Amino acid sequence: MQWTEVSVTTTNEAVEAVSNILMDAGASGTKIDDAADFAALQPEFPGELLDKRDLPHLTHGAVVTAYYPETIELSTIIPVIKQRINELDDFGLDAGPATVLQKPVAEADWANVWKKYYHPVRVTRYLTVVPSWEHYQPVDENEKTLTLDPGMAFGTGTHPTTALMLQALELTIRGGETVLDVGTGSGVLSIAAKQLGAGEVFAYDVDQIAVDSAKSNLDLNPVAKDVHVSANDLLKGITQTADIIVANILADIIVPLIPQTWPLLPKGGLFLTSGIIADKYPLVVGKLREAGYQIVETLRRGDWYGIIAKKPEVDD
Ligand SMILES: C[S@@+](CC[C@H](N)C(=O)[O-])C[C@H]1O[C@@H](n2cnc3c(N)ncnc32)[C@H](O)[C@@H]1O
Repeated sequence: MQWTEVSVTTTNEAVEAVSNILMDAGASGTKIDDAADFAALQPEFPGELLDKRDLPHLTHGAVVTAYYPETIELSTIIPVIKQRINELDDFGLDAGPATVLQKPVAEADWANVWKKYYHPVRVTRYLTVVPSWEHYQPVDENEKTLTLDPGMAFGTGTHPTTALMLQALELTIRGGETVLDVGTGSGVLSIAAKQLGAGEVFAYDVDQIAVDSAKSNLDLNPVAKDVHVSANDLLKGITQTADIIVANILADIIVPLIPQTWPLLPKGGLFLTSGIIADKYPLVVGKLREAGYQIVETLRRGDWYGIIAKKPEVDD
């Protein structure tokens, strides 16, 4: 099939809005090249699934590129895209030059080219994330692999917030535990839990795309049987109890999640959580203590924090 690439030159602050406009116009996918992202991507911890040294990158500004199949009539879509980008100014968003360029492109050029930048990475002591198209042999008997398609939902394993929870699971799973994975995204933490010896795992995400993506990724990992994925808003209405609850979601979402976790854990049960940027760490610790949790361990990668909290073995 013939495709058309539409590129919008814009600013860091407007990339998400521009990307949404291009997707609303029927794009099959978008790619964001942002000088600010590249600057922020300097390695802070060992191992990156994405080999940044290989990446072509912008030195300033941002370009959002969208791909349209030939079935989309671009002569009618482009004026709408331009108008909606101009309107961003009304919402206080500076979209920059907002130049819109288009050129034909062959499918193979965009659908697969990004794959060459992803490689297997040992993210924690025992866990290695392997892109689904790579053949990889563990280098030692303790190494466990998580096969993922990183093109889908959040959670390739190498983002600091995910890596913190992989580390926390590695520290806490002994074997046979029932685990709830809240905000499963790509399913990476559920797969890791199974690889580390968990028993049944229940994974939830509010986003149906993430639910579908987690299911596809679980299918790539034969070890991940007994993982039940469903759409759910946090743990609302969930009665399934667990030994361990894991959630990598932003701090403001963790706060309402904390009271939902408490009745589902036995005494001694663990709540592992990350997605907590440094400024929000005191808020989350405060709310955990208020709920009755003990802070067993705090993990950190760069500006991101992860917490291992425990429901006390004995009542105060
Ligand atoms: C940062 S990603 C984490 C993905 C994966 N667990 C990881 O550690 O890489 C957060 C996930 O939480 C999901 N999420 C956000 N709000 C939620 C909610 N209220 N209920 C359930 N899932 C939610 C998002 O859709 C997203 O997939």
